[in-house]
Amino acid sequence: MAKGSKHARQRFRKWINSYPEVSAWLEKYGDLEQQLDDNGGLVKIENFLPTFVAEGILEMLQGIDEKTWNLTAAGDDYVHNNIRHEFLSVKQGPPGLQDVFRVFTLLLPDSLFTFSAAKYCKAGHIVPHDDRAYTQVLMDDGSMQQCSRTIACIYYLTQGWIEADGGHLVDLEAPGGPQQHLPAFNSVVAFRIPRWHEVKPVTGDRPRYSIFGWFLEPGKLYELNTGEEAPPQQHSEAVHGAAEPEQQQQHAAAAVKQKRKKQLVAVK
Ligand SMILES: O=C(O)CCC(=O)C(=O)O
Ligand SMILES: [Fe+2]
Repeated sequence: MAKGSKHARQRFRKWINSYPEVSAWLEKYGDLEQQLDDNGGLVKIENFLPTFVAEGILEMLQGIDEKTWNLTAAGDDYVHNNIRHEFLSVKQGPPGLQDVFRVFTLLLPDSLFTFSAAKYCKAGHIVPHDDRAYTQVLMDDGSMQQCSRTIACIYYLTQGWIEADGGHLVDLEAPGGPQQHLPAFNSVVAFRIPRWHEVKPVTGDRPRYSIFGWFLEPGKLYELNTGEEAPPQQHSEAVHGAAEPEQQQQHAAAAVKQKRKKQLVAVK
């Protein structure tokens, strides 16, 4: 795609807003739950979206101005869970970003979810953690529903990323020992929660962009970290307990399942 070309941008926006096109494309990945069951709880999908769409999403993230990116703030999961981290994220951003999130929700169409965009600059990272968290979801009828994260999903927008750029996702529960995943452009990693993992510091000068989030299920499906628990291997010193079952209020629009297909159909 010619960078910045208006035509290319329109084409990408049209694609992500076309329910028939998006769902036909995603069909080839089959049932995500099944894939997870068949692959030990973690799946990696290369070339997840058409290249022009990935490039369009990257361009959208690059266009988000500095003021809009939040250093994960009070009330955020990472603060509650006291996980050491350093990266920028955004849930609202430009209107098209919600359209992008909707594409990922089609991987598990009947699930609640919360998605954000992330930008890790040089040294950006997250120390070992297992993603367990409760989330208060505002339902369509105005009621609040307590949910647990069940599946994590990360989509990388890291053009030309090489080993020397750092920012690897390390799966600390891989069967043969910790496994490093290079955050390859236009690839997705999804895994069942809980699963210990970390993000190694970005070492290059280019930002590591991603879309990340979680599928949610109603109820408290597990206990939260007590602070006593350590990840596999030798990383225990890095984790401080998540302790209190504090609940965050997530952006309501990100978690309303009923509307999704209708929205996609409406804007196609
Ligand atoms: O970006 C990644 O590779 C993983 C991010 C992550 O673990 C998280 O946001 O909890
Ligand atoms: Fe995580």
